[in-house]
Amino acid sequence: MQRIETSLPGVCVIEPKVFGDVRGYFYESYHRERFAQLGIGDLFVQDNCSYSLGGVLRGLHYQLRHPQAKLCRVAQGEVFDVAVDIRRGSPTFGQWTGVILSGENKRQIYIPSGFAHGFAVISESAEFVYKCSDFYHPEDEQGIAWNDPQVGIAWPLADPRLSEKDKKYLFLEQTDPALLPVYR
Ligand SMILES: Cc1cn([C@H]2C[C@H](O)[C@@H](COP(=O)(O)OP(=O)(O)O[C@H]3O[C@@H](C)C(=O)[C@@H](O)[C@H]3O)O2)c(=O)[nH]c1=O
Repeated sequence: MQRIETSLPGVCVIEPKVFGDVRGYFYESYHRERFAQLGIGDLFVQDNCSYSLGGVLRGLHYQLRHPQAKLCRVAQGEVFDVAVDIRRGSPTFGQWTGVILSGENKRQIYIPSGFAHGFAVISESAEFVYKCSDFYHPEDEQGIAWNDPQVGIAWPLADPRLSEKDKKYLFLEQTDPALLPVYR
């Protein structure tokens, strides 16, 4: 298992050790000690799974008062997964990083709290599974628009299918600063 850094300090990719044999394959998708050795020491309290059709984009989401670090992977299919640094005062404020996660590459992305997260499905469908370091608090849900030109994410989809909620989020610079996390 190895940790690969991204352009955003704190956001990293974990590449598992995959054991293949005539039956198929095996890998550890999470191991508390080994992940802690790679700098991911969060206590994860919730596991989520979403299934999406190709062309769907979910995001960009975060929780403000109940921030969630996330450890994400794709069980089936392929997505372009994105983290955006939205922490006020951060040296990398407004910057994004994107990685391909797929059932095939078995990569995981670790996104610390304070980042907005989203993904676009680039296969026919995708099953997306992730661990969160805090519980879901619907009243605390926040988001920024996926297509903020100043953030400039190079999404592989031009006209994605969005939830009604995700259509309403504002660009980062239009967002009330009080609704953005603070860099510590
Ligand atoms: C996220 C979440 C949703 N739900 C419910 C609320 C709603 O009825 C239904 C679908 O919710 P949403 O439309 O918010 O699901 P979705 O758009 O998939 O939201 C997720 O997007 C990705 C990008 C993230 O990073 C996650 O943290 C989460 O925000 O599931 C829960 O019960 N628990 C949860 O933890």
